[in-house]
Amino acid sequence: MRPRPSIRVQMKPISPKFVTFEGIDGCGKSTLIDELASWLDRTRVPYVKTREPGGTSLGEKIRGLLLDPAHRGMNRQTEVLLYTASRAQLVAEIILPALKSGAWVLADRYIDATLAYQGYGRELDPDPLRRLQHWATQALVPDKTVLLDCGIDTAAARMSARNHRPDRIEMEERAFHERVKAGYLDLASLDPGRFIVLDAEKPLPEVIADFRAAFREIVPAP
Ligand SMILES: Nc1ncnc2c1ncn2[C@@H]1O[C@H](COP(=O)(O)OP(=O)(O)O)[C@@H](O)[C@H]1O
Ligand SMILES: Cc1cn([C@H]2C[C@H](O)[C@@H](COP(=O)(O)OP(=O)(O)O)O2)c(=O)[nH]c1=O
Repeated sequence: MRPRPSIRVQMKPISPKFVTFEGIDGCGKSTLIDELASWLDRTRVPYVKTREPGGTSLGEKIRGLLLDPAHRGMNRQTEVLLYTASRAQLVAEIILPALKSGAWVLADRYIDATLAYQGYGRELDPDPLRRLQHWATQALVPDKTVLLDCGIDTAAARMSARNHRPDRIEMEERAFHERVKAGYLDLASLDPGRFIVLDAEKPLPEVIADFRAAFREIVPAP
């Protein structure tokens, strides 16, 4: 009797993905996070959404300190440490447990925000900043980072259209925001495998189409 062929079922494991969204204020991050969230809903992939600074009870208190215009004289190093403290708590309390449970994490800002805003914006030495981030986040690096590249005037117009009151960082001079925007593009060019840069000046349906094209291979089919 011929031996029966063994049936091998090839299970392709779908590993959870840590996706971060970056760009200057008002570039459209929340809008795209909602887009990816409803895509994952349709494909029945569990996910957790986070935002920084904040996302935990401790982090939301730190957010209050960081964004309050009353703290305009905040020291640059203090600013770095507060953003990083909020992030350390978020990683330990929310992001790592979510990834471990098999959920995706969709993060509104992460390490690159500190490198762009405090490194380029505040003109701080990037080396200690990077070392601090590595330590504080337990070396957790995103799988993909979506950078929404958008002009300062466009982003400002979008924010004022929704009657947004500027916070302490948004009140910074234009040159600061120019450095942040250029800094983000620099960071993306240093890590092209992780970054997906989208032209966020385009009308929203086009940005969404570009985003979907970039993520077609990453989001599992339903
Ligand atoms: N490509 C786009 N074109 C026009 N308006 C946009 C675009 N992307 C986002 N918006 C709008 O701009 C505003 C800011 O977007 P949002 O996603 O909240 O930005 P962020 O989270 O980066 O601050 C929202 O009212 C949103 O609907
Ligand atoms: C996470 C992070 C944010 N920021 C800034 C960017 C924003 O101006 C502000 C966060 O405010 P937020 O209201 O969350 O802005 P947005 O919705 O546009 O992301 O903090 C830093 O300067 N460094 C950081 O590490």
